[in-house]
Amino acid sequence: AACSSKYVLSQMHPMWQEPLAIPGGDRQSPIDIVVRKSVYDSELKPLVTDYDPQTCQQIWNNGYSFLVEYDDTTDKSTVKGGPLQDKYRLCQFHFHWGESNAWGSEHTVDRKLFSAELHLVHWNSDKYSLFEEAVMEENGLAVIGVFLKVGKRHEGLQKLVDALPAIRHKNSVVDFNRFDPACLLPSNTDDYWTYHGSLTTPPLTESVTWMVMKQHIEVSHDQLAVFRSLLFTSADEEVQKGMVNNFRVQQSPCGRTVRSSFS
Ligand SMILES: N/C(=N\S(N)(=O)=O)N1CCCC1
Ligand SMILES: [Zn+2]
Repeated sequence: AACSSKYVLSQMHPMWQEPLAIPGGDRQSPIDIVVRKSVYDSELKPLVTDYDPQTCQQIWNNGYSFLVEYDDTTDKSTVKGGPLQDKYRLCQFHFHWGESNAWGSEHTVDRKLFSAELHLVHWNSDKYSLFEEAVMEENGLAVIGVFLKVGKRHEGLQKLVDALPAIRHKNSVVDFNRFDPACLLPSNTDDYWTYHGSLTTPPLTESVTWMVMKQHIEVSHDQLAVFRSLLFTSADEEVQKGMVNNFRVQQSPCGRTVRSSFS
């Protein structure tokens, strides 16, 4: 199995080639969450998020997704509780989506694909002083994953959707202030699955405590269509490529147990 070797099969991926060797390589993300194999852990506490909309700084297209970046020089926007021993600082959030509503998420639940997936990326500010430091450490990062389903329009998301045409091309950036990412969380954040995994894009480091929300949020077809109007390519490139299917292929669980905060 891929777990025993230090090498993973090189899976072609439109955006980037899976590296042949990944440090460790036995706790990669994303994975399929097999509900009946997940283990209820009554010790898991509710997640405590405390986000300050004033720390929102900019939104930009990094050629793989679009990121909303937060000022992470102080502990103003944080997550703690849940499976976490420490306090983690929000540095950015971004999404993954498909070219069709039929797929697009990175994690799946009993193989069920969602149309998109939100990732709120935090780093351990109790133990480290910079994201770049934390990204290399076992307990360095905490990412909250939220599934998106196409349905009713998400009012809070619209402010973000309206900013996307200004960052159509790779490396474009615009100021973006006072956005409260809490509006993107489902009403119930007490029910989640958690497991130890990795970043799903390079550097793929195995430093992430994943907390995947059981409850999804709904966005409209039109809102998701604007995500798909973004481009992977910068303005000066001859061939423009639509930013779709920016998700990683699923990785082997390698014997990992996914815990649930609910029975
Ligand atoms: N892959 C990532 N996040 S993710 N998709 O694993 O949440 N990142 C790469 C550098 C900063 C965050
Ligand atoms: Zn992500």
